[in-house]
Amino acid sequence: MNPNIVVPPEQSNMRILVTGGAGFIGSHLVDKLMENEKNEVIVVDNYFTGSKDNLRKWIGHPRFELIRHDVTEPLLIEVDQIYHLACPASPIFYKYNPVKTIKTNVIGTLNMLGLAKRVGARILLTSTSEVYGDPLIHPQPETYWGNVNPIGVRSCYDEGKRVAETLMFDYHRQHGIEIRIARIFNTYGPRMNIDDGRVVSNFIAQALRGEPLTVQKPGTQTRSFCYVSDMVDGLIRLMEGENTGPINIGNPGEFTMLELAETVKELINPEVEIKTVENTPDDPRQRKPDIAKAKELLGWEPKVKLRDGLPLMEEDFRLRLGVSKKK
Ligand SMILES: NC(=O)c1ccc[n+]([C@@H]2O[C@H](COP(=O)([O-])OP(=O)(O)OC[C@H]3O[C@@H](n4cnc5c(N)ncnc54)[C@H](O)[C@@H]3O)[C@@H](O)[C@H]2O)c1
Ligand SMILES: O=c1ccn([C@@H]2O[C@H](COP(=O)(O)OP(=O)(O)O[C@H]3OC[C@@H](O)[C@H](O)[C@H]3O)[C@@H](O)[C@H]2O)c(=O)[nH]1
Repeated sequence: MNPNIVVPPEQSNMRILVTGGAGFIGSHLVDKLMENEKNEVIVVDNYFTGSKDNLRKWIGHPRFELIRHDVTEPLLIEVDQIYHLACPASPIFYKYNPVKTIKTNVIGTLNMLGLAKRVGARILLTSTSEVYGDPLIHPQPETYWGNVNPIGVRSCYDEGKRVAETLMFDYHRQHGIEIRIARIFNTYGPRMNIDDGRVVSNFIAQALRGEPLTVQKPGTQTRSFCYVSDMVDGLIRLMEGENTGPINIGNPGEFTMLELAETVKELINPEVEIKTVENTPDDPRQRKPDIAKAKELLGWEPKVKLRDGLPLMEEDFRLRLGVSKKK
């Protein structure tokens, strides 16, 4: 840019890096950020679980850039904000290559913090409710230290995210980096991978394909489900606010897996069977966010109820699976 041209601050663009932006939550976040004409958005992604298809409407846009990059390798790019979402979220995928998952969480977050330090960027980490492990305190407040197995099959993710949070706070205390930490609870919505193995995507795909809904034992375990548009709103409020977090972002509406299956059956395919199948080790028995901090510090709370969010996801899956609605 010509050094003689002074761009008034109110016109200067905000350069925003979204790692993992080709993924489920990331691509919805990009959609929202791009609505603001002052934002330039750069996505880096290795397409392990994400897809360029999720961003096709932005490719070629003058304020958007997509770079194939694995965050376990250093990255140098001039940005003002970093939304660090790069990490496989589905348990099936994060267990597929556990060493890579923990590298992504530890080395990937180290690389992004190094970048934030170098360019003076504010950085937000999408941590997870899994940092609470199999919680003994219910619902989970941010002050709860958790109950996590350090050597289990989920530890690459659960402990990986805990170390990522540790690194965020160490860079904050040692180098004064501006950090934001979101503890995201189960999130669902359009663009979830149809076969990524997560419960909401599984049940909807099974209902549409006429296959039995696979409730993993005991079926009484609970989760709380946040619709993706509420999640994106919460992440942006956290980034734009003045609080480091960690802050729980999730919907306190808690359901057993059996209740979820019955709801999907009722709303999408009343003929479909429900069957109980084996579960995997260390599956948390209960999970529900205490969102008092999000309400108080971000002025945020979820708006979309599960019974309103599921039909929106059904519509997306029908389109992608080519299954029309029965008259
Ligand atoms: N969806 C949820 O319920 C949920 C809950 C808690 C936390 N989170 C967190 O939110 C973030 C986004 O989750 P999501 O549901 O969109 O998952 P996702 O798997 O759809 O998205 C993750 C994205 O990161 C990319 N990625 C993975 N490893 C990478 C690497 N080493 N380098 C570059 N890119 C990489 C993937 O290709 C994908 O595009 C993740 O950090 C996840 O841990 C999600
Ligand atoms: O087909 C299925 C899949 C899953 N389940 C059950 O549904 C519950 C939720 O399982 P999911 O795989 O959807 O997700 P999890 O709750 O294990 O992890 C999820 O929340 C925490 C995030 O960090 C993870 O990224 C997200 O995937 C588990 O109890 C699981 O056993 C079923 O009953 N049937």
